[in-house]
Amino acid sequence: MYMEEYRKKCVSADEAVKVIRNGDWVEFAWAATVPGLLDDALARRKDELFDVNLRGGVIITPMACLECDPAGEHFTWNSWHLGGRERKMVQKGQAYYIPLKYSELPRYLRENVKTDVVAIQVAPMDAHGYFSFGVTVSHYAAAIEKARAVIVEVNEDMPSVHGGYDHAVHISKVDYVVEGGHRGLPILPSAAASDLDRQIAEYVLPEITDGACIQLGIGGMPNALGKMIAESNLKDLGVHTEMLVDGFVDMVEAGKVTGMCKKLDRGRIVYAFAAGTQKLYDFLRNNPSVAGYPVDYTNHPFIASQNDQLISINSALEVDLTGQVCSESAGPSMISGAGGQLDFVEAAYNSKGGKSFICLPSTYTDKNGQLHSRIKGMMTYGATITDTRPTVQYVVTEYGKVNLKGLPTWQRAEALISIAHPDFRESLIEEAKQLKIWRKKA
Ligand SMILES: CC(=O)SCCNC(=O)CCNC(=O)[C@H](O)C(C)(C)COP(=O)(O)OP(=O)(O)OC[C@H]1O[C@@H](n2cnc3c(N)ncnc32)[C@H](O)[C@@H]1OP(=O)(O)O
Ligand SMILES: CCCC(=O)O
Repeated sequence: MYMEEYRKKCVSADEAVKVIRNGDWVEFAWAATVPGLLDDALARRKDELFDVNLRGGVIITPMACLECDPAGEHFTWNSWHLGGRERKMVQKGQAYYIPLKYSELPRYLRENVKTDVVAIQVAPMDAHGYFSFGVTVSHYAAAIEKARAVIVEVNEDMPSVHGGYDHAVHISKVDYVVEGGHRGLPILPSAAASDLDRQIAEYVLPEITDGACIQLGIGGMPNALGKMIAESNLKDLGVHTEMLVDGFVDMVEAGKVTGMCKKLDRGRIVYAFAAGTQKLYDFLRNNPSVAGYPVDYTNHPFIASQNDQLISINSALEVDLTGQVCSESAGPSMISGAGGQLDFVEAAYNSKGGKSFICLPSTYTDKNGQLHSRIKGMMTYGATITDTRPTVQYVVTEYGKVNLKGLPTWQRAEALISIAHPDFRESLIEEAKQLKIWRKKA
């Protein structure tokens, strides 16, 4: 029934990107869903375009339109969350980070920012005229609402996914369809878990009980924990997460995930976007036990916290002695982004029986081989605060875990120094004294 409309809208990638004009803002790509043909076609238009602002994030593959214009004379890349490539570009001044509380992204797009064109990769159209957003549900529906033009690049390999709402776009809202054929999906191997990651995860595992609902963040430590959960005796777990990774499939295959104790989306795994191996992408394809939702549903603390025993596990770069957490920058130099960390820190604490864990190795070795404590008297100058101190609950290193909720500054300092690397504890006590957060012993 919708095939005629589909056919009428089919154009080549070069034809489709002609709709992009000088001065436009284009919502373009997210994680595993870079529209490769549109990217190449846009790069070919470089010399005729100026001041085109592209937006996206968590990019895991090379992109022609970023590489063809390193000086940023034609295209400016603005990232909601830096993947490794974007981090290097931002550090060289070739791209910019957009501060983000991820649950709010759809609202930014609806109410706060300009979006002229949306150019995204989607799954093939179904019999009802819908293109599933596949592995990136996140914010694409919101971006489309305000755009002057919508281009979809169809990837035959993009899994069609089940969802709650806004997990697909109808042909009637699309201006141009570019048929991409079988383009595969980029593989994001699970970050390898180190021994340290496993030691940290050992402190978190006993805090998870049967029936808990799990969110895992990005990095080696959350992956280590996912593996441990898969190998544990836990049962009847639920999943309500932002990013779906292979670790969750391992838990499902090990029979740990039933979702039967979830208050929302009972029996279903809820996610906003996914990136991982082919095993993950195959798992998602037409799987009724999985629901892709926009990120203002997955991450909104009021919504996520309705699941009891919500357990949130995220990584950080440094923590100061009062409990402020930086997870996104090394001093002023951006590493990644805030993403959904604060959303889930808040959501887990607001959930009945929920707990939030900020996990980090106690030290960091710099490029000159020098060891630094990640627990600091004061944050490194210029560091970004991802989680303010009242929001933070458990902090975990390889030396233990402490719960900061409700503690005065001196108890926070005491607790955090107890899980700092032993070589730094004395100097941290001295700093705490200087900062007047070390209680004078009677
Ligand atoms: C996804 C969800 O479901 S919800 C929310 C999750 N989102 C978040 O938590 C957002 C913020 N968190 C993050 O971005 C990540 O978890 C991080 C960055 C904190 C940790 O991720 P990991 O992959 O474990 O970090 P890793 O230790 O590999 O460090 C990343 C980079 O930062 C660098 N780095 C780490 N610490 C420091 C430091 N103190 N100073 C300078 N650079 C540092 C590392 O060298 C590495 O650089 P490289 O990739 O060029 O080698
Ligand atoms: C924004 C995507 C990833 C994250 O939350 O860290």
